Amino acid sequence: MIFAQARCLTEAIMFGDFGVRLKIPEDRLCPPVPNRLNYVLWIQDIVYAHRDVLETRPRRIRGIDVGTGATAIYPILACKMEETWDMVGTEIDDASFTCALNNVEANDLHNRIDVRKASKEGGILFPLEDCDAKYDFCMCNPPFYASAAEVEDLAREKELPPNAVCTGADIEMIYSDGGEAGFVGRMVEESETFQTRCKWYSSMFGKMSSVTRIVEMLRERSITNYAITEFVQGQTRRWAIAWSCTDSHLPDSIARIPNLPSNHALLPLMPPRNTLSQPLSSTEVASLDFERVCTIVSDVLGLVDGVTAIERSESEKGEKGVFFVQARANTWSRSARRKKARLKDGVNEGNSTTVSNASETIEGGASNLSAGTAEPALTCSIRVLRPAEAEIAESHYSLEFQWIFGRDRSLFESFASHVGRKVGLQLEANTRALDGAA
Ligand SMILES: C[S@@+](CC[C@H](N)C(=O)[O-])C[C@H]1O[C@@H](n2cnc3c(N)ncnc32)[C@H](O)[C@@H]1O
Repeated sequence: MIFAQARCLTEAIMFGDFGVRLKIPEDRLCPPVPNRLNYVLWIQDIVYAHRDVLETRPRRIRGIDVGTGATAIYPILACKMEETWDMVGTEIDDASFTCALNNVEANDLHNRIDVRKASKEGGILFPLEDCDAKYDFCMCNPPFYASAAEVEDLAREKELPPNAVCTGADIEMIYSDGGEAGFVGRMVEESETFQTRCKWYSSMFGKMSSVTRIVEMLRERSITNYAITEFVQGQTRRWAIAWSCTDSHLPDSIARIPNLPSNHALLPLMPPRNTLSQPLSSTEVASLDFERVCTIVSDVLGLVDGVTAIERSESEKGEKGVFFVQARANTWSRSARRKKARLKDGVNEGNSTTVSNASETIEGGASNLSAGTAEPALTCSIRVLRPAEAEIAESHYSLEFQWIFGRDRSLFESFASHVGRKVGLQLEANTRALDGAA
């Protein structure tokens, strides 16, 4: 009875909220919509991170759902929510595969959702085997248990009946080679082969221990570009990890679970920060207005050799004080400046090296840069935060640096510290000048 009610509820929500006619077979998993929606919303955040500063032209987005199930709920939700998305859903179970195809066709989504049959012998990420494959993301709700015995053990451990209704068949729920951690572990291994054919690989998890295992696997492979989130619906808690072999980076608001207590088991697993806040010296709120601070930031950026900065005053949120910044190489560190001076001296003494090349041959891994032809070593955004917005120093302005693209984390960190320091000094000078005039 309760299973029938759960199916009716999912079918009703899908129809009422998304206009989707979903058929859920009695002997297959009945997906609770809010929890599935949470994951799609996180993927949306990942795909559109930095959209307001990057100003890229709209394009079609392609995703893969590994183990799409009888409902193909993830591809259907994603395509209903995003008109420019196309998805591949893979499924190994014959019955679920047929049912997924029917659900996709019944909702007239067969031109945008390609349901493909997986096999035991083949790879989990087999759609990426095509050399021309280029996907923006891959998502997965993996088979949870390692064995039928584990299903029974976990059911026995629960004092109360489970909150979520599970009608899953063994083939959907059990992966005998290590349960969800084993399944996603294979995805991690395969992603090492496919690298950037998919920009963001991801999976959901039902056990925190699996999150630990997968982060260990990523770190063992030096994949430090990853994100962890938590989905909470009532008493049900799930986690998800996304990882990338590209040099694109996500804001901490997407990549890290906020406000974890210091003794939380997940805290040591969080990825390195890509969002850095720099409080700006001891400037008092009242002394300078926001526009003036933005002008100072713009002026300071204009003085850094090899850096281009564009103010995105027309950003989506209509904010002022958001800068899109690209740096060809590290020209700001003391050693870089010393090196440049030495090269300049060489020029003055008749050495044939040109000064413009000098700024391009210094540290930052950009020795082969010739203006405008190579990718910048660093792409980031800078947002001027008003005193009330800043978390750290209540009565001060601060700058929020967001790493967007680049290989070298230390380059991003040293740039943030350099610009923060220079802007701070300029603000102090301006405040003193204003105080003197008063
Ligand atoms: C936990 S269910 C998730 C179903 C659906 N995505 C959802 O969230 O409701 C896992 C699904 O993965 C499928 N599966 C297991 N191994 C697979 C593989 N190697 N390739 C594709 N699908 C697989 C199972 O048949 C099952 O439908």
